[in-house]
Amino acid sequence: MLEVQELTKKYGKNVAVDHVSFMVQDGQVGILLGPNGAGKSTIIKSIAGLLRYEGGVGINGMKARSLEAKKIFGYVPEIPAMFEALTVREHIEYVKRAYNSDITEEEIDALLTRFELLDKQEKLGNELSKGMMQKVSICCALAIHPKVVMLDEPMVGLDPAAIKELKEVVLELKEKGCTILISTHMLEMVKDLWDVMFVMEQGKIIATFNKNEIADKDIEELFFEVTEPKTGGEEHE
Ligand SMILES: Nc1ncnc2c1ncn2[C@@H]1O[C@H](COP(=O)(O)OP(=O)(O)OP(=O)(O)O)[C@@H](O)[C@H]1O
Repeated sequence: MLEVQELTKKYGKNVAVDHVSFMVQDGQVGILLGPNGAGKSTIIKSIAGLLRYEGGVGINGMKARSLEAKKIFGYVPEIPAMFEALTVREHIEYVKRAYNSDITEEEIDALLTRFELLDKQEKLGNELSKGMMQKVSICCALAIHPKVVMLDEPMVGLDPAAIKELKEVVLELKEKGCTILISTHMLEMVKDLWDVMFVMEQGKIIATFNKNEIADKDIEELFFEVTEPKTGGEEHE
C-alpha cells in the first residue's frame, strides 16, 4: 500500500505540489495523470526520497524514508541513471546484493530475455541507448521483488515490444498483490492497466476516479471532462 498525506513541495516560491493526499491499495495500479508541469515527477521524486518535502509518505505502513520501506520499494525514474563501468547484468547483480534480494540467476535470465537484453548483458552502461537504459532500469526495480513499484513516465523511449512486455509485467505484479504507481501523460498506454486515477493540475489533484465506479467510460473521456471545461470555456467566451 502506498499512502501520501498532505504532500507539499516548494521550489523557492513556486509551490509545485500543494497539500496532495492519495492512497493506492495492495494489488492496485494507480495512475498519476496531468499536463506538463502539473507536479507528477515532483510527487514521484518526493515519494522516492529524492526531494525534501512537507507531509508524509507511507509504504506498506512504514515511513518511506525507513530502510525497511526502501527494501520493498522499486523505482523507475523518468531519466535512467546507469553506472558507466558496469555491464547490463552487473547492474542487476549489484541491485540484488544491495537489497539482499532472493532473485535467482534463472530469474535474471528470464527478466533479461523478456526485455530483449540477454544478448546485450555484457554491454557497459555507457554503451546503451536510451531505451536500453530504461529497460535495465525496469529490470533493476523488478530484481528486488518489490511490494510497491513506482514508474515515472515508463513508456517514453521504449519500443512497442518493450511497452507490451512492461504492461504485462505491471499486470503480473498486480496479480501478486503489489502496489503500483505510474506517472504519465500518455493516456493510451495505461488504458488497460489502471484501477485508480488521480488527475493533477497545477500541483493539486483535481479529480480521482476508481475504475469500478465509472461504468464503461473511457479514460480519455474522464480526463478531458475534468481538464477541458476551463480552457474550452475561456476560448468561447
Ligand atoms: N528542480 C526544480 N527546480 C525548480 N522548479 C522545478 C524543479 N523541478 C520542477 N520544477 C517546477 O515544479 C513544477 C512541477 O514540475 P514537475 O516536473 O513535477 O511536473 P510534471 O507533471 O512531472 O511535468 P512533465 O509531464 O513535464 O514531466 C513545474 O512548475 C516545474 O517548473
